[in-house]
Amino acid sequence: MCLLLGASGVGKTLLMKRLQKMISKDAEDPSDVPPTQPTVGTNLTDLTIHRTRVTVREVGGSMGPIWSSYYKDCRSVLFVVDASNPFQVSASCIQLLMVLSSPFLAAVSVLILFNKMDLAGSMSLVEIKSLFRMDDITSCAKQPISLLEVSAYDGTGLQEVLRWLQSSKNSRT
Ligand SMILES: Nc1nc2c(ncn2[C@@H]2O[C@H](COP(=O)(O)OP(=O)(O)OP(=O)(O)O)[C@@H](O)[C@H]2O)c(=O)[nH]1
Ligand SMILES: [Mg+2]
Repeated sequence: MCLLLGASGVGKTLLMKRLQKMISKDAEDPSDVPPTQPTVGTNLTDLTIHRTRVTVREVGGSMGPIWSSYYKDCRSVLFVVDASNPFQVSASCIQLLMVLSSPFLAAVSVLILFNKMDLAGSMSLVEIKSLFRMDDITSCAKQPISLLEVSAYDGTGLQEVLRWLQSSKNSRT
């Protein structure tokens, strides 16, 4: 099980819809952006990526105070940040530190996604890394942490997300 976490509105549901479309046989028109609603509770998605089956559980951002009740049985974490919203950086940083410090998640692999890179005002990877003090976070964390710039809107970086999900850590054995 992979947990998909991040503040409300960062783009978790759109990301899952895009990934599902990418691995289905349907040809997709990238300009066709599926509508989303704020997730109340959690949202389970099964992805079969080249015969590797991965279940992703999105936990709505509004569920932040009880995210930890979903940490058990989790093998990996996708943590999404809205790169177009500098006002959310400190809240996201605190949430990320809480995730990384949980004993239940000490052995998981973590992929941090800087989403909404398609928006003109989005922060660059260098800016966000500096605001998050990402080098300090990655050097202190017990978990292996990877970073990616993505857009659930136009599909940038989503093939790499699929590759990461397909890695053996996430697959059902
Ligand atoms: N421009 C742009 N908009 C995006 C992107 N990803 C998501 N959005 C938009 O952001 C809004 C919120 O997206 P959701 O996927 O519902 O956000 P969420 O993280 O699931 O939010 P909660 O379920 O409340 O936790 C929607 O209007 C999306 O279309 C992106 O990469 N670029
Ligand atoms: Mg959602």
